[in-house]
Amino acid sequence: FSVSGPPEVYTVRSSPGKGFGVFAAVALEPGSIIMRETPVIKITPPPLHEGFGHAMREVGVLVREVFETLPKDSQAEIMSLHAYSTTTEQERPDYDELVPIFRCNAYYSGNEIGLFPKIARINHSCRPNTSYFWNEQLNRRIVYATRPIGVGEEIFVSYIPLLQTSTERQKRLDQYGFKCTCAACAADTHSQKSSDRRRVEIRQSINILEEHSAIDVPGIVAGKRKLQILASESRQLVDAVEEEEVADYYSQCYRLAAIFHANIQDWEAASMWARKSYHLKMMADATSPGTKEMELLTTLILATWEKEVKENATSQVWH
Ligand SMILES: C[S@@+](CC[C@H](N)C(=O)[O-])C[C@H]1O[C@@H](n2cnc3c(N)ncnc32)[C@H](O)[C@@H]1O
Repeated sequence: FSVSGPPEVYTVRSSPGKGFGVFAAVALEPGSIIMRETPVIKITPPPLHEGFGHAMREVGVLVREVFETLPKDSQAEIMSLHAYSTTTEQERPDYDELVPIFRCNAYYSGNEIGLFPKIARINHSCRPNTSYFWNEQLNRRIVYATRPIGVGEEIFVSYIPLLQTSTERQKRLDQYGFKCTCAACAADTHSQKSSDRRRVEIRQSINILEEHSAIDVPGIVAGKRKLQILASESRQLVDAVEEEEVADYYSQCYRLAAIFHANIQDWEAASMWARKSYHLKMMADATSPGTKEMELLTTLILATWEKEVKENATSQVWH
């Protein structure tokens, strides 16, 4: 099989109300790698149809083509995966069970869609305890812990983008055929509303800060005041993503906090956020353009900070 991570890190067993699930076999710290898996099937998806996603029939043809080339044990492992389909689908003359299996279990992997039979046993949560990366160079999907996970605790990942309200998320999850009962979805109305509001605010704040992230330090006072506001907004954003535990967005938000603290020349904070973002990007793919950019940014922040400290020290000697 394709998994090369230590197998004793997790076990697969039944999870009440959810079919099979993946559970921690050892205590896991944030950043611990749980699975690294190469896709057993990978396809380049047909074009998206506005509002309808990919044409499943076209996807089915591509998936079947690869499936037929696989050894029998791989085929059996794929066919044992969970499938959800409607009775209308099942009644079609050209119904192929591989289609719902692929739809319920595959993940976007760069520009392609891949099926990872081990990772496919991980259930969904809108407040997951893991996140993942697609590493193009290694041709692997990597799942890692984003908070401490105790022995026997179930491992959850998110199947969908998390910066949506619970109603929007449930709509996206309908294709998997289950109602989400995670802590964010099953909370009392008040907590659910505040979580919904926070996720929408995080989404808006990321958009605003990304738009401004190209701004250089301007010499004018009004600009400086604006940069102070943006830096403070970036701190609030980091607090909000950490509080909401939407770890898929940590790296992006740490990067934004690094940029906006560099813009106000708060080098200590800027270098801390830069290193955090760089660490997460390194874990995913040491050679990706995003990692290289973050490495450059971190180096630049540290060099500027050092230069400023030296200049201050020199000016103290002279005066
Ligand atoms: C990728 S598979 C996950 C592994 C699956 N439980 C199994 O037995 O192979 C996705 C399917 O698992 C189930 N599932 C995943 N997350 C769930 C959750 N939070 N609550 C209930 N069912 C869930 C749904 O049936 C979904 O279609």
